[in-house]
Amino acid sequence: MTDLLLDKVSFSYPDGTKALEDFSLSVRTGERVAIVGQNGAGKTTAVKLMNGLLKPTSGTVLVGDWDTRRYSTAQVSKKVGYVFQNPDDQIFHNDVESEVRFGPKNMKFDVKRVDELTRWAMDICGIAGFAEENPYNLPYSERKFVTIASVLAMDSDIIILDEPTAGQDKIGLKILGHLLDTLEQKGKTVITITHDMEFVTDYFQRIIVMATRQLVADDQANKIFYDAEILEKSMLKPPAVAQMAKMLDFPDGILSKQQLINAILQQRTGH
Ligand SMILES: Nc1ncnc2c1ncn2[C@@H]1O[C@H](COP(=O)(O)OP(=O)(O)OP(=O)(O)O)[C@@H](O)[C@H]1O
Repeated sequence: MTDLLLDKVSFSYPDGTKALEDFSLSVRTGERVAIVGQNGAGKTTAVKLMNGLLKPTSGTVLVGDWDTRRYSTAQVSKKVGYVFQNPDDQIFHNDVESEVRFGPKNMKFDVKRVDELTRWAMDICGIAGFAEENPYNLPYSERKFVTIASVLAMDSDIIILDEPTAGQDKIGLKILGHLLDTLEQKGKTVITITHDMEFVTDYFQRIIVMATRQLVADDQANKIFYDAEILEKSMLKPPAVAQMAKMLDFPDGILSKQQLINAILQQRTGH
């Protein structure tokens, strides 16, 4: 069980850029959370603080009962796996299987567990067919799945995905959705940064909205995408279904196509 807590955290980069101000967030074990917000809002900085890549300038980050300031990045990253935004920052082996195998091997798991985790992670990410391929011969979307598999194979309690939806087609998004459901069944905590609001409404209940270094909202999608103040502050564009429901003057909260169809049918039949 590893809960996550950021308590009044501020962070400035060495060049003086303030990236996070008085940011607090608590995530319970097994939760699935999306972080959204405009470019430069501080999302990546927040998640790098969660896995110990960055240490707070002020405030506290707790991973379970570990204060990240007292532990090395290598130690924290065993509990909090982080998939980088850009896969090319993470890949350094010449074939996919070695890349995925490296993490669990480095964790000193026994050979059987390394084999099982490597196979499982490649299967669930849809890359088992490319095991011997050089990752750099694969397209961006599949390289991203190689990095996701590399982190999943380490079996950490908390998994952070930084923009996994970028460059993904419908099949890639389906694989990601299935992966989120499987991780939830395994009791893993998953925190996902994404700019894809349809993906957010399809797969997440709890949404963290960030803007200009701060938390703007921490609520359910059906509240956030109908709250004019939150949308204005964060410059978020609601998913198409919510925009349409708003234009048609339907009650707030509609997010899925089926809910929209039901509302249209109800209006036409009068009940
Ligand atoms: N290494 C760095 N040195 C200095 N400033 C940085 C560094 N990395 C990020 N920043 C700045 O910190 C602020 C927050 O950046 P961050 O990457 O956390 O935002 P983000 O919400 O993840 O944005 P995006 O959606 O574009 O990835 C921005 O002003 C950014 O320019």
